[in-house]
Amino acid sequence: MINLFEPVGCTVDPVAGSLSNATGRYQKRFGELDGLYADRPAFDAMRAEWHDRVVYEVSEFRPREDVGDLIFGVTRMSPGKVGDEYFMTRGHIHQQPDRPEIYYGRNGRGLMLMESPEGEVRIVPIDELTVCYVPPFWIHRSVNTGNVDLVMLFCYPADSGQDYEIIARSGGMRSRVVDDGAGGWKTVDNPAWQPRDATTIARLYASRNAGAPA
Ligand SMILES: O=P(O)(O)OC[C@H]1O[C@H](O)[C@H](O)[C@@H](O)[C@@H]1O
Ligand SMILES: [Fe+2]
Repeated sequence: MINLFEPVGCTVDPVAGSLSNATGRYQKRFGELDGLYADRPAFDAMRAEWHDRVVYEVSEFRPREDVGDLIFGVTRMSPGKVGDEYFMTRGHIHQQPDRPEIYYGRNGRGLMLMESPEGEVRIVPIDELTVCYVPPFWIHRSVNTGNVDLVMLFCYPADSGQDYEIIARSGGMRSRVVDDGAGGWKTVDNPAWQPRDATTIARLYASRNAGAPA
């Protein structure tokens, strides 16, 4: 017999960047983001003031992690820069890489930085009316390019999982999002970036529909 899950309504507070009835929350503090930004001296210089400050936080509703179910929630990210590089999330590819994701901007402005297994880069600017579709197989990271909190709703298949190592293994994402000196943003190449080899890429694509019933 199927055990039905109770329907639920959650309220998004776009100013606080929170979700009512959340089942889980986590926060990422500045001190935990060591190694994420290109400008190490700038990061170290900010440590004294920023170490315990929350750079971004997630409140989510996770009913279960069954195939076909959904996880959704709200991310709130403070405005700021390390050197000229805008605050961003760690970024990941889904553990089951063929799982997509939707983001809906609710406050502020920012962008979704995406990178394919082969290293193609795409950017979708996000404002408070933008829905961003992150297709299967794209590494994704959100960046706050504005001067207020960036708040986004997200939703993704419950069995997706997150693989953070894919970015670390390549020396970061291929592009970095920095201040253009005129109140906006631009991308610069990350000189430390290493392409993924053919075997790694093939393995990612081979996992297509890995969680689906045979
Ligand atoms: O997980 P991070 O890359 O640190 O990004 C923070 C969060 O961003 C989005 O909201 C994702 O949907 C979350 O699953 C993720 O946890
Ligand atoms: Fe994701």
